[in-house]
Amino acid sequence: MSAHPTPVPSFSRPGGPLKGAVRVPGDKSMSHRALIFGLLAVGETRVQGLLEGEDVLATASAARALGADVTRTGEGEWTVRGVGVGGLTEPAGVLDFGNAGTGSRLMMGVVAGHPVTATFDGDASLRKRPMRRILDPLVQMGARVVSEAEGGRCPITLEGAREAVPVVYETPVASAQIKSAVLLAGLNAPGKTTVIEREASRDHTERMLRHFGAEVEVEPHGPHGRRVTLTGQPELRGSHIVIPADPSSAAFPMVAALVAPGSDVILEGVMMNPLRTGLFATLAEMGADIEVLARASEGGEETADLRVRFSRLKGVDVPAERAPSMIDEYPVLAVAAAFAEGETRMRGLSELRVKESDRLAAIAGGLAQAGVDARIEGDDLIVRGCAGDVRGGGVAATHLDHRIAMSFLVLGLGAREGMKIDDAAMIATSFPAFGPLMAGLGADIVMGGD
Ligand SMILES: O=C(O)C1=C[C@@H](OP(=O)(O)O)[C@@H](O)[C@H](O)C1
Ligand SMILES: C=C(OP(=O)(O)O)C(=O)O
Repeated sequence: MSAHPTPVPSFSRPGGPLKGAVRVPGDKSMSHRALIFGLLAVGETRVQGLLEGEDVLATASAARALGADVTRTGEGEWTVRGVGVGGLTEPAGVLDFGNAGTGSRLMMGVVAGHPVTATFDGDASLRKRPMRRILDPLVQMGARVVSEAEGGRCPITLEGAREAVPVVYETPVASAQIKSAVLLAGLNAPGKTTVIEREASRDHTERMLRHFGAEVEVEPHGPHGRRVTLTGQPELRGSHIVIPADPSSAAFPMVAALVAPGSDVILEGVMMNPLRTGLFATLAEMGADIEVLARASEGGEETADLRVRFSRLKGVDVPAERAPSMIDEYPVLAVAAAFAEGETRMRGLSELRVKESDRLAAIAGGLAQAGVDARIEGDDLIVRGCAGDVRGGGVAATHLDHRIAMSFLVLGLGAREGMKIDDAAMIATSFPAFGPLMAGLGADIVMGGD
């Protein structure tokens, strides 16, 4: 199991309006995938704008252990010399994915399709996360689970298929990680591998598969779902990938600007993939002043500069169908809801229980510390807004979860008594520059101060 850094208790407090223009780091989902497709391609892949967070660095190490030559050539600039589909090397040691669900689960798919054996492990948070959802389809495709911790958890030793078998697999929950693991295993299977999802999840794997030269068909399935079919054993060719700014990271300065009076902030080059922008739509319904300034296209994705100004928000009802397009944004949406007038009900959040922490419990616990009334009813989270007057003042327990940590630091920027968190160390998994970037906007956040 990977050791944890010493906890970094931290706090934030109101310090005037946030002002300025910033670009948050590259998208985490695309960064993992750029390295993984680089590993599976023949020739050189050049990546620009890679997120250099701990989660992605763990994927880079795993790609090296599986045979790729991975080099950092500049800030966010990396090259990967791949081994080609079918060409993986058996790793010498344990693949340590730290805190990263995406990296570990996608690499399980890669290993499952190749005749190699690998052990997957991570930190105390990753060791709690359910992996049966990934292992079940991979076993159907010919992989074998050599060993696992209780309940299908890491550490897991997975023996890949001698000859992977293509499948038609319907995912039990909307999950891009399950979909991607099956498609990645299907890359080295002869014939067509199909994944059916009842609710469409983020489609970066499908887009990048095409970009690297694979044949992928996407058809609608029911009112909200998709049927994705990959033709196996393509020759993936090394490629050039430009990674736009991560909308899930942009969410933090965005909500900070909405709740700190007088703020006026520009977020540059944010990826606007419609399967990722549920938060922006929800905040707009709440009355947020978010203006799309300039649209462009980067790395095959639409991007936009967004101007965000302090706003008086009102509570809304967020439908369950929207959850896949904003699944990582509920902690910070709950913070926005705490500042709104009236109640916000967020429906259908069972998946939040199996993220880096039980996010439903972590959000409710942190809000209670801040004097905000929040309750969980079944899979719904209901936050009673304080109409701009949040007390703050307590200590939010972050449970090794970067998004819980950043969300409560954002809350403190608009709360009367500010807010403390027990540990900011995990922020480095997805947004290492969070502290300096927020300080650059004028936020009063003290990392490592209690
Ligand atoms: O595929 C991805 O890059 C991700 C998918 C989502 O997880 P699920 O597939 O479990 O919904 C999301 O929560 C995670 O941060 C990134
Ligand atoms: C859920 C997340 O990531 P992962 O599943 O990759 O750990 C996240 O970043 O919020």
